[in-house]
Amino acid sequence: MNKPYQRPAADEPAWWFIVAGGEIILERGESLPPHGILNQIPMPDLSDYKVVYLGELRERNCYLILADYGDTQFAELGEFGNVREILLQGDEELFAVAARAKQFTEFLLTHRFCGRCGTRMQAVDWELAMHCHSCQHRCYPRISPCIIVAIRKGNQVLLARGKRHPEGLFSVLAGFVESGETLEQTLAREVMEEAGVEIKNIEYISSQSWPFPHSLMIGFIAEWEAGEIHLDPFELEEGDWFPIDALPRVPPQGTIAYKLIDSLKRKIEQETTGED
Ligand SMILES: NC(=O)C1=CN([C@@H]2O[C@H](COP(=O)(O)OP(=O)(O)OC[C@H]3O[C@@H](n4cnc5c(N)ncnc54)[C@H](O)[C@@H]3O)[C@@H](O)[C@H]2O)C=CC1
Ligand SMILES: [Mg+2]
Ligand SMILES: [Zn+2]
Repeated sequence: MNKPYQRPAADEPAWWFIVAGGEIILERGESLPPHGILNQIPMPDLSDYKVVYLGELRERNCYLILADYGDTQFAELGEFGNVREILLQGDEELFAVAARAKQFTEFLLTHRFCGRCGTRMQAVDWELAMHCHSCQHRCYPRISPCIIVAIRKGNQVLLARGKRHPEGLFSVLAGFVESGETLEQTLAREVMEEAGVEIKNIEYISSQSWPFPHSLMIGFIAEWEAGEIHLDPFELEEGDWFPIDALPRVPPQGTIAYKLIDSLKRKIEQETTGED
């Protein structure tokens, strides 16, 4: 594996991910090209910038440049956009690298001083970590595991609208894993806290990096077991059981919420038609 701060050779064809202020430079005006974000060779003079190795994408190395928002010499190369746009493009390979670029940036900007003794931390050169040479404390990029679950009751699915969701947009329940919990305990706790119901027959479906700022969504489907819906008024504006063939607006294709709801839909259709 390349060292984290290894720079590409001058003539090496590479993909450049430029992140500033939590946003990423996308090629001007293009819907995300299949060939990556920016592949200008040669790039502007990078000697003043921290360049971080991100890994490979379509046989090329990817590098992250930490820029300042609106940095003129980069602003000419493209325009700042949101990593969410890449997520919704459905290009999972590209999204994985962009999500890493955003989270590496978040990590390096938020771990400049030691959380234990306050000394300025230093990057180590063999892995992406920040080290305190005074008390030997070491930090790695933070990842917050988070369950997300589509719950069915017969042919209905439990959907709710969170405080941050616009009017009319409903999603499945989600919540951060708390220290000491297993995923099963988080599922039971979050669903009880947010909706007041008990679930059973939990089935893992898939996961998704959610770099806002550093969640890892772990996706499940489950069945209602007991209880009437009582929504947590601090978290949720509204919510109910919705017929799987008459859903309100839900998160778009490309999000794990969409994938979980779609998994339930297929399961119910299979049972209804009896076809596998
Ligand atoms: N991919 C998708 O379709 C969906 C993604 N999500 C994401 O899942 C995550 C969790 O969803 P919520 O219902 O908001 O979580 P939640 O139900 O655990 O409540 C959020 C609360 O958790 C606390 N919190 C914030 N960051 C935390 C962290 N890193 N670790 C522990 N606690 C933290 C804060 O008090 C925050 O108000 C969010 O990042 C959200 O964007 C939520 C729904 C759909
Ligand atoms: Mg929640
Ligand atoms: Zn320290």
